Amino acid sequence: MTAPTPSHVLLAVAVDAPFHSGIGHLLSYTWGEALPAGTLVRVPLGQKEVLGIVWDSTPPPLPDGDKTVTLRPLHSVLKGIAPLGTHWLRLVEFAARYYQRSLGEVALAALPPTLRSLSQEQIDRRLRRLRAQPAPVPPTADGHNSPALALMPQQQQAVAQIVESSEQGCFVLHGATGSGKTEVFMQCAQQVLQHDEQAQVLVLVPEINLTPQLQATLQARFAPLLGADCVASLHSGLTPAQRLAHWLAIHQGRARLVLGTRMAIFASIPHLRLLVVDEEHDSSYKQQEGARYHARDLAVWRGRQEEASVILASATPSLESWHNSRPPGTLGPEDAGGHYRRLSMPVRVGEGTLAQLRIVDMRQQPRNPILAPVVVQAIGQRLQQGEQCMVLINRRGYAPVLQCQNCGWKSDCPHCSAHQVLHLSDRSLRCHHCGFATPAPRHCPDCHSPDLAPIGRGTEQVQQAVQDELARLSLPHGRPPVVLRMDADSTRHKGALETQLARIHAGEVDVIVGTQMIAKGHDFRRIGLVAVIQPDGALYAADFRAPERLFALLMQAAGRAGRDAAFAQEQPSPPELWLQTHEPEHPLYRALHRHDFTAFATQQLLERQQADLPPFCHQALLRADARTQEGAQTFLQTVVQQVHEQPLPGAAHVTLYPPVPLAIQRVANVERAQMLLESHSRAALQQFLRALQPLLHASRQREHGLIRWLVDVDPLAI
Ligand SMILES: Nc1ncnc2c1ncn2[C@@H]1O[C@H](COP(=O)(O)OP(=O)(O)OP(=O)(O)O)[C@@H](O)[C@H]1O
Ligand SMILES: [Zn+2]
Repeated sequence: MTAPTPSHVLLAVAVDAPFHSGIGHLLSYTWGEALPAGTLVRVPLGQKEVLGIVWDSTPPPLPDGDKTVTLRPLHSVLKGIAPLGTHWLRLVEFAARYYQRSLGEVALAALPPTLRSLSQEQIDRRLRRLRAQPAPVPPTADGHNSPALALMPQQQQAVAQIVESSEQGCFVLHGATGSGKTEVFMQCAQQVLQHDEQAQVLVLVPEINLTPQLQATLQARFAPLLGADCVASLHSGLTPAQRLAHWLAIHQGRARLVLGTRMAIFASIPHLRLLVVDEEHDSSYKQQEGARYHARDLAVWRGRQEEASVILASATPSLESWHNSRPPGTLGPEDAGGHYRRLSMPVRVGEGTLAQLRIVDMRQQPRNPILAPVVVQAIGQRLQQGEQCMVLINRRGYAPVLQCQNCGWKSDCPHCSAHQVLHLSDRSLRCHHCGFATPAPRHCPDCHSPDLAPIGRGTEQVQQAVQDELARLSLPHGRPPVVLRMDADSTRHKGALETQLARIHAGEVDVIVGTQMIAKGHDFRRIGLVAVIQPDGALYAADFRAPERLFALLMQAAGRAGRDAAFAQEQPSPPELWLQTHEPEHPLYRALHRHDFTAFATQQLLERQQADLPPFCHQALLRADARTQEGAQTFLQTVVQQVHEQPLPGAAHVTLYPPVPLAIQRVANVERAQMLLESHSRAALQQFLRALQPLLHASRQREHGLIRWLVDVDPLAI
């Protein structure tokens, strides 16, 4: 090893490399001068030159033992981009440690991908372009001016508690659908931004399709106050160039409001003062590959670290957040309560009524129709009154499976333990797990019978049924009823979603048929009725979170109806949620009937406590993917064996359950198995998982047919 010459400074640099490469943490390089932590650099790595981040300006310990290591100098320092801040570095360290990934991997994934490949010249050009952006528009010049609304008393109280409270904290904003939660967090943001001219606010939304709407709302509210370029968004729908430009504007502090999906939690926001997680219960906040982080949980951590307040907004908060915001004494006289604060807004804006639940007992319906005749009739009546309707079915495609009526052949995906879904829009069979697509056959591939029948229902079929049922209706607007389908297929193309939303808002659409996508967060103004087809599946699901998700989905769906109180009051009947169910007496539906989230949550939490499930214990999954199911399970078994032989730190407090196949066992020819780890102590579980890493890396080499393993901390689906 060559010792650094006196003029050479030793630097620890993070580069993108996984754990098992052995270099996933920090690499040592030399340089002629000290560089502040957070500086972006290019470093040689093997034959390549890669992007890195100076993590530590104090020399790291030299890799000992390996005398052959020769320290290389950095290649260059990226100019024009300020070093990433200490808070950001700590956030990444925490996330990498907590979710059991390498530091470099998490850190580099948080940067815009194009930064890796751009030359200094190209970066300079981008920076110049950014500086040349239009100057802030003066308030009066902006046509889309939407000043703050006069708050209702419950909103006023919520804003006051969040903004004026002497201590920063985490607030669970529990407001009925349409109670004006958006207005609350916008006014909190406004106060924060106007009080401190550097302050920045982060707003997270669960899905990319909610960003355009909120972006327009934020823009209309804040551009007149803070300038035309005050809102920047970060999500996967941006082009690489846009993503870099937005990231830079945020990093430079020019963008005062950051709107994004889960990935935005890793944005470099130097003056972060407030974080909002809208629809905080939504499972899209959990990343499902790579570092499996939960953006809401990181938001809470980030808020605490940066002494910024955090608002978790939802009509149906996650049971974790509900539990964390419980009042003292909830779990008994000794219970000090949760460390979040709960704020309630039970009333809808304009005192509008929440949708009334109408149960259709499908056991009484002959021939199991797609839409029960009462529902068809109710929809027809709404349309005649000039209202819109929504039909929710949580499955896309025409039918989940195609079957031969002669020999029983089914459209199984050859690569997965799942069926290929029939899509009539392009007459294809498509696997929703691996994407494998084939033209839909006209004859059975096995027995050549032409008697192929779709089994079950999806959005395409429901759209067709609604269209057929309503075709003869004559409506006040004089044109035939328009039935729009909205799902991942219909919104695939860029701009399709915006067009569809605009058509709904303009009243060009009478019925919207769609998946959960249509239930979430949209501020539709003229919907009088929401019908839900086949909600029951979740009642029988093995996943203990299924009822929580179903309740949230149905509350959200119901919440799309009757949002304009004045309009709804003019209608002859109140807003309604129709449920076509085989379980009309189910307690979940009864709680829904009363709009009683609190009762539902209390009951669920009691059950979780008795069964010792989260949030009363902490979980992690260890998953193995292999060529064969046996290979995957053997790998996990070996891990268990080794843990028994050499007890790891924390092991005494961690329960290991036997390895089992995943619910969908095979995807894209990969067999998957998992093992659940559980502990009452988060710290013990963390300690154990960390100690497990080297063992997993070592086992990897020994097992045949193992493709990968991964750790999922606080998994959402088990
Ligand atoms: N104080 C107010 N005065 C008048 N209108 C308001 C007020 N606050 C909110 N609104 C309007 O009420 C509607 C519903 O508000 P918002 O979309 O914020 O509800 P929400 O609580 O986020 O609902 P959801 O959970 O269903 O998304 C919006 O159109 C909003 O502009
Ligand atoms: Zn498949």
